[in-house]
Amino acid sequence: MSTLKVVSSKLAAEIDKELMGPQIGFTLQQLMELAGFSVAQAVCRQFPLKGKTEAERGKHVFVIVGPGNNGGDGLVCARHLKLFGYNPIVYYPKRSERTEFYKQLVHQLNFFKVPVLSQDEGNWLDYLKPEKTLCIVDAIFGFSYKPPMREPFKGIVEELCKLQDRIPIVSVDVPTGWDVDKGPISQPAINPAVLVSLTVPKPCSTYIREKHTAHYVGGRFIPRDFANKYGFEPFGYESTDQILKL
Ligand SMILES: NC(=O)C1=CN([C@@H]2O[C@H](COP(=O)(O)OP(=O)(O)OC[C@H]3O[C@@H](n4cnc5c(N)ncnc54)[C@H](O)[C@@H]3O)[C@@H](O)[C@H]2O)[C@H](O)CC1
Ligand SMILES: [K+]
Repeated sequence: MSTLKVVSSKLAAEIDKELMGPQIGFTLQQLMELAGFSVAQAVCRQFPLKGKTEAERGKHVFVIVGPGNNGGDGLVCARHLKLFGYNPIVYYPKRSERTEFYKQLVHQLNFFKVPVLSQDEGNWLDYLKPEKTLCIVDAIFGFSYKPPMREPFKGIVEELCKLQDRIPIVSVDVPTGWDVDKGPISQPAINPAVLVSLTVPKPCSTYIREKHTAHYVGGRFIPRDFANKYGFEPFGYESTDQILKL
């Protein structure tokens, strides 16, 4: 296990609550925009298009979106990827009715002509072929996931596990299905090629295989004294970067 500074799922939820509480007053939309933007930047850093053939440049980034805020990060990420010249496709099997905001994120994707597939589009696996898929963005569950996993996500994750040796997975904040604090405690488990921890890594990130998984931190939205209050130092982001490779 590495000596990386991490915060538990409980503390991560407290950090979020305080950032969006009356004293600080961030809105969820603001934080999610920065979170999704960071994930898109990590995809660009890890899978640059520069110098690639037209066929490579046309490959899909397949973004799988869950029902909560981790999924919201995925919706935002897809929009930024399109702006960055990628070819994202979103699979959104269980749409959140929690807030109007999620519908707006989908409208924005329509505006950008990013396809958004629903659960009844049974052909989602057709988009997952090594010759046409650059990577998969796993924005299914983040720090509020509580096992055991329910359908349709259980079946989806099983399919992803079968594909992950051939198509790299980029996990947003927490590899879906991992216990946020204890890591990959059930099998089959996602073994991401890239993990983008948001704000600060969660304990499960210490279970990634360092040689296999590139680890980035993103979500650059807290000042030093706030980080110190929660027991960690701010990350040394360079210049205007929204991500830092750890
Ligand atoms: N400050 C930040 O770093 C920010 C992080 N963000 C992202 O938000 C997620 C946490 O979001 P939250 O809505 O609290 O939870 P999740 O998305 O992880 O999941 C909740 C969602 O999942 C359902 N669910 C839970 N367990 C199961 C299960 N076993 N089977 C099926 N479904 C399950 C639950 O019902 C909810 O619908 C964090 O990780 C970041 O990615 C924000 O963008 C804000 C800033
Ligand atoms: K995830």
